[in-house]
Amino acid sequence: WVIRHQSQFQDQRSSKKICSSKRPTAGSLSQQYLHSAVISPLVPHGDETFSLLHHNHDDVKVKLFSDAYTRRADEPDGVKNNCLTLQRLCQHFQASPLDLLRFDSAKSDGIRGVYLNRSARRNDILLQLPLDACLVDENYPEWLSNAYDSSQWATRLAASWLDVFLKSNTENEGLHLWLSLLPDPEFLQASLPVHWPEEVVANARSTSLELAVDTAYFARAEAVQTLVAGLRSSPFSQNWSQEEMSKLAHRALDVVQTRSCRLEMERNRHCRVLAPIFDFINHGSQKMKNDNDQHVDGHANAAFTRDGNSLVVRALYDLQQDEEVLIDYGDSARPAWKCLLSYGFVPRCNDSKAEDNLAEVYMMGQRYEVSAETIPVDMVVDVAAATATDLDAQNIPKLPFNTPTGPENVVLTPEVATRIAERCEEVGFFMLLVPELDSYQNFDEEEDVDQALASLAPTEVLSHSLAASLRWSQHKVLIACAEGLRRFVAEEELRKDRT
Ligand SMILES: C[S@@+](CC[C@H](N)C(=O)[O-])C[C@H]1O[C@@H](n2cnc3c(N)ncnc32)[C@H](O)[C@@H]1O
Repeated sequence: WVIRHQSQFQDQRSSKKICSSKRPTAGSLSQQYLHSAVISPLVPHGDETFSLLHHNHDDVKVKLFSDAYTRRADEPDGVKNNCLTLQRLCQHFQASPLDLLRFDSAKSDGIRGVYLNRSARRNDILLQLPLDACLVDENYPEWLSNAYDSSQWATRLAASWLDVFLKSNTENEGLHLWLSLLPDPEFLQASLPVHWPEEVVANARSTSLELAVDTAYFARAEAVQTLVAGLRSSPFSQNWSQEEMSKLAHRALDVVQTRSCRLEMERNRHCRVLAPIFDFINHGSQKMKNDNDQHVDGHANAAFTRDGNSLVVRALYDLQQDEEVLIDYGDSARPAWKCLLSYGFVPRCNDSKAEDNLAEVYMMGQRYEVSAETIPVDMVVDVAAATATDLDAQNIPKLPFNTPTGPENVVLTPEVATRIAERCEEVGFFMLLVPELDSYQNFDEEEDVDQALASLAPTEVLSHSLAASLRWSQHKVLIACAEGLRRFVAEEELRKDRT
C-alpha cells in the first residue's frame, strides 16, 4: 500500500487542502444526498466506458448526437468513403504514407478516430506531415495584437484558425476539407466544462474540476476579448456582429483546446501546433496495463515527435490491420477531471492499475484525493490524530514507501485504514446517486427522473452524461481504494494472529 504526498499527481493549486465552504461537511454529506436521491439512469453499466449510445431514455436524441459529432451534415459530396477522405487530406497536405490510415468510428461508442488499413511494425512511420501544412502559434495573423505573451499561445493559434476559417471559401481546398470534418461546434462546446452551467459542473462532484473551470472561465473571457478586438481590425470585421465574433472566438478556442499539440523545436524552443490529419488521432493512456503489466485495449500504441520540418507519428509496437491509432495526450489528460476539462471526455482508466486517476474524499471537513492504490500522507496523519488517542507504538506496522521522499515516520494502522475505507465506500456510493434533482430543469419531485432527462436538449444530455461519467470514474477509484485498504487490514490481522 502506498501512502503518497498529496501533490504527487496534482498541480500546485489542486494539491492544497481545501476547507469545504461550498460543499456540505463530511458528516452531513451522504445524509443530504441520500435523502432525495435515486440511482442515476446516467450511470454506465459494467466496466464499459460510459457511452451515450447506452442511454436508453432518449435514443433519438442520442443517435442524433452521435451522427452530428462524427459526421457533419454538410460534408462535401464524394468524400463519404473514409479511406478516400483521409487519402485526399494526405494529398492536399503532402503527408505520407498516402493510404495507410482511414477514418472510422469505434463500434463501442461511435467515436471517430484514425485506423490502420494494414499492419505496421514497431517504429514504422504512420504519418509524416510537413510543419508547413500546420497552423503554428508563432505564425499568427497580423490583425491580432496584444497576444505576444508566451502563455497566450491558444489565443494566437485560435487567431490563425479563424484566419483560415474565414478565408476558407476562397482558398486552399485541403484546409476547406479539413474544416468541414471538424466536430459540430455546438456539441464540441457542450462537451467542454468551461461552457457548462455551474450546476452541471457541480454534478460531476469534483472540486478540482470546479476550481479549474473557474480559472479557465476567466482565462477564456480574456482570450475571447483579445480575439474579438483583433477581428474588429481584421479584413473580416464588416461581416460579423459583436455577438457573432465572440461566438466565433469561442469556437476557435474550443478547436485549439481539444486538437492542438506541443512540439519541441530546436534549441529548447517549443511551439503549439494545430496539425490537420494528426488532429483526428484519439487518446490512449500509456499507463493502461493489466496486473501482468501487459498493455490492454485502449492503451497508446503510437507517439509523435518533430523530425526536421515534419511532425512524425511512429508505431510504438507491432500493430494489426484495423487497429485504432492512439497517442497519449500527456499530463493534461490525467487525472480524469483534467481530461474532461481539457478535451471534453472522461478517459477509460483500468481499475487495477489506475495510475491515471484520482477521486476526491472529504473527511473531517478536509478534502483529499485518493487513487486506486494510494492515499495521501496528510489523510493518514489527520485520521490517525482524530482516531487514536493511546496507540501502542510497538504494535504499529511499518510500511514500505515507494516514494523517495516518503514520510517514513507515518504509519497506516488497520484502524485508520478501516476508517478511510469506510469513508471511500460511502463517498463511492454517493457518486452513484443523482445529483441535486432541481438541477434538471422542469423537474417536479413527484415525477420520474426519466421525464426530466427527456426534456433536455441533446447538448444538455451530453454535458450531464459527461458529468455522470466523471462521477462513475471517481466511484471506481474509490471502491478500488477501499478494497485495497480492506485487504491491507485483513493481512495485518492475519499477521497479528500469527505472531
Ligand atoms: C484531437 S481530437 C481527436 C479526433 C476526434 N475524435 C474527432 O472525431 O475529430 C480530440 C477529441 O477527440 C475525442 N477523444 C479523443 N480521445 C478520446 C477517447 N479516448 N475517448 C473519448 N473521446 C476521445 C474528444 O472529444 C477530444 O476532444
